[in-house]
Amino acid sequence: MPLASVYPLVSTRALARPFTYEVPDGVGKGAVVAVRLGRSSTRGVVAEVGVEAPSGISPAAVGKVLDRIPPPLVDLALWIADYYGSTPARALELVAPLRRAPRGTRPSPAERESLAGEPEPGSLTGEQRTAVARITTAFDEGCGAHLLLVGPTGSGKTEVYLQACAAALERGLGTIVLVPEIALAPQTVGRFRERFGDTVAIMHSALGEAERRDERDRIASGEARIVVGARSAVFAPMRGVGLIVVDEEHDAAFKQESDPRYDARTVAAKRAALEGAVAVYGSATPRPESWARLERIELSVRIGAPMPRVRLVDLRREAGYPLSAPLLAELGRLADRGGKAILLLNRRGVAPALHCRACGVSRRCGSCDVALTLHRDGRLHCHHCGFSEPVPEACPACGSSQLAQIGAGTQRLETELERHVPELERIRLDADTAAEPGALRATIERFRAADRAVLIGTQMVAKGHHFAGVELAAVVDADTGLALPDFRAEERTFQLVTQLAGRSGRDAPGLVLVQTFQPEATPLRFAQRHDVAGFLAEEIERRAALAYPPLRHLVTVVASGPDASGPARLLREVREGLASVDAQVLGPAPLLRLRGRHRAQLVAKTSEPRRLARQAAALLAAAGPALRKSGLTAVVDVDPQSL
Ligand SMILES: Nc1ncnc2c1ncn2[C@@H]1O[C@H](COP(=O)(O)OP(=O)(O)OP(=O)(O)O)[C@@H](O)[C@H]1O
Ligand SMILES: [Zn+2]
Repeated sequence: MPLASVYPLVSTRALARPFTYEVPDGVGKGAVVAVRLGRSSTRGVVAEVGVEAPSGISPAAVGKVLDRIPPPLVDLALWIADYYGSTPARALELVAPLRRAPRGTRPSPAERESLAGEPEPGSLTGEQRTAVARITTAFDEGCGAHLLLVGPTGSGKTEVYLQACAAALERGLGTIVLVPEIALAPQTVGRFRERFGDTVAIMHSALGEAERRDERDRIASGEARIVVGARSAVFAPMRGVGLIVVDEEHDAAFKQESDPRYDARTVAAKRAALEGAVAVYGSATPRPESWARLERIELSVRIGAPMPRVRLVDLRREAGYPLSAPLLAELGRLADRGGKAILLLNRRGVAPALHCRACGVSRRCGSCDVALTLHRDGRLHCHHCGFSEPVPEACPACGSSQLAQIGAGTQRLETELERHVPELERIRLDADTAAEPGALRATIERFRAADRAVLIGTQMVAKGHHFAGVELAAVVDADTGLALPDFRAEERTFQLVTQLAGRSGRDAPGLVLVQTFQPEATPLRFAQRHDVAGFLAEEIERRAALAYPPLRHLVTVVASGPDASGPARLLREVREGLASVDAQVLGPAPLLRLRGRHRAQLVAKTSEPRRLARQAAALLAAAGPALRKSGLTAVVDVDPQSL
């Protein structure tokens, strides 16, 4: 029997290497097999067949073949383990998830309406034709491509994906479409289903066990040749992938925030390269990284309606926060003649902080270094750990009863709207109202059906949905985002305003109001002119001066522990161990305490992210036993989404 190198799927770092086993003829790379490892049995993934036996060892035989994944996914997983400083086993779990056997009666399979025959547009615009042609040329040359499709909301990007997908199908190639969150993309999913019917499979975390298995089987067997899903769909067991689309490529949801901390956009690029496929990244507001690195295809105009006018409301001159006079005037007009508005405020609750007027102290969470947020349930909540306490009658620090609410959250905004424009129905969309299953959909439906309403919410309201009849959109407070101590603060603010503008005026002349104390801020000035290229040029220059991406990669090491000094001490050692890598290493700097744990962070700016991450991971692995004894933990994050 041939010998194979097999990675056992066990989490112990000491066993993070391949072992040699005998495999039956016909078992190849990508087979998921039962193996014995020491005294236990586990699953393993075959990485290579036809290897030599290590000297002095007679390899055991593998057990049953449990599954077969496409061979390129094995290479993809091993690459992820290396690039993101994880282990082969953890990365292979992503591409070869455990298949649980069906138990007893199983729920009926996912309902798949057989819809076909969505009307295609009579003709593509010239720009759309050019875009589709560029993609199909890449199919026919068979050498892959990495393309950025840039165009304002409503410029027909989705139609380009659909046409490219059809062209892939004609050539016998499959397509993977990644969206930030399935729940926020029902319209995109619907359009793929309508155009392509049953050959579309959906993959996302809310699927039940049986549904997920059914969809995986349909993909693996080749019955489904199109997959639409959230970030993990980049690991779909599809063979012959010709096209990978990443829609709304600027969205932070493509990054996984637990080990392996992979970025589905980077993984999509790697998978496309491994399979000779074409990767298309689409957005109205692309990341500076994509703008600088990818070949661009541009759609310049919105189809059917001009972009809305964007007006900056200077809060230094206008009283009445959170509802300034200009905003109230516009809302009043809607109340009179009917219509819909979307108000964006990126803070939940009534007020972001409760502050004592006498001693100046604001109530903070006992285990996290953050102010507690006042909610309408009469309690103060920690948005990090979920702790809550009743609102105190008097300041616990000095006894004064003069407690003031600072700022406004979505709940307070709702109350103010009720007072000033009671004619408008108020519909709130944030993590509090979307918590229950189905609530998100119901909220969106309510707003769609209303004819005189305001949708109030956090950034969720700026994502993806197309609502008819939205004439007014407003950013209630553009300054909170700008003030974040994050190198992406400018990028995020520009994206938020521009994406929100895209929700307005799709079928009516639209207006966007942006309330701010800093109307001269770069992202706001460019967003006002819908100048994506101008903003990105300036932003890339600013980033380059500071050696941020796209000029360099970032790698962070975050340590946490039970006392204040431990994390920083550990990171100083890590920093010394990184001296040989070409990188600028900053820190350790203290971070906010979270859930009672003290934290600190190292930030490295480097052109060798992989080498640096590998070195940091090796240092931490070597220090493992000592760390466990002192209750310290540390994680390495390559290409983090924020600092
Ligand atoms: N060539 C065309 N002719 C007529 N209508 C079109 C054409 N292409 C797209 N449309 C229509 O224009 C609207 C906007 O197109 P689409 O949704 O594809 O834009 P988009 O850029 O993907 O928008 P978003 O960024 O919001 O996802 C849709 O209603 C679509 O059906
Ligand atoms: Zn807390």
